[in-house]
Amino acid sequence: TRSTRPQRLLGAVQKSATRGDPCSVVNAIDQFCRHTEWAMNVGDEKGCILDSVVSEVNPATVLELGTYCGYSTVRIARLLPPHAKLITLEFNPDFAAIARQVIAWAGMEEKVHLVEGASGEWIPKIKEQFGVKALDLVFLDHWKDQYLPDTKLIEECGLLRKGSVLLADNVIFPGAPQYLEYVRSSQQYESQYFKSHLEYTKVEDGLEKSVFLG
Ligand SMILES: O=c1[nH]cnc2c(O)c(F)c(-c3ccc(F)cc3)cc12
Ligand SMILES: [Mg+2]
Repeated sequence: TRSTRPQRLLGAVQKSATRGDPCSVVNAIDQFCRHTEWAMNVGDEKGCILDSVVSEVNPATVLELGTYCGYSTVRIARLLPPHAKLITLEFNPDFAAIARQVIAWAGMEEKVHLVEGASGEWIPKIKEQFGVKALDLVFLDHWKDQYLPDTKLIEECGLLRKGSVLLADNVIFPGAPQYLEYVRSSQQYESQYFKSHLEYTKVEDGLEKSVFLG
């Protein structure tokens, strides 16, 4: 039977990337998605903005909502100091199975906890399960309609501290209007839009960076 897109993406990584070299994994996926088959990774252009925010925050604890094939997981983990932790939540078991293999190929397993399940169920468990006091960075890249409810849940669970950063993908396309309205109008956030393009295309999209003011 026909392979799936995530399986073909993994094949490209295993064919073209060097085991243990996260940059080669990122480059192999970008090459594949730009020249062979589009896939919904944050991509190289928005990925550079993600890199700059990760480097600026220098987080000890990161939560990623939406793993997909692990592209941004590897992209973030490669920039983290040795004992930093990245918790990534993926609802789709087929995506999670591929992501584990991509993360392993990149040699990033030590820094990453991939959890299969719904963000709404798992966010309240993060403190106890992972001994997390606060999240330094949250990367929202799952389902646009979940951005706002999950942000409110993260707040309610006391997972944010003064200076915690939320970075949301796809705020223009496919678009997360209710989320944008919330973070841009709330007194508890200082928000900034980074204009870019939908991965591997000329369509406008961007990332919204929101600093929690406490
Ligand atoms: O569902 C998504 N979750 C997370 N990120 C996405 C993304 O970056 C996309 F480009 C897209 C996307 C899918 C199909 C299109 F035609 C355009 C964008 C979807 C998601
Ligand atoms: Mg996205």
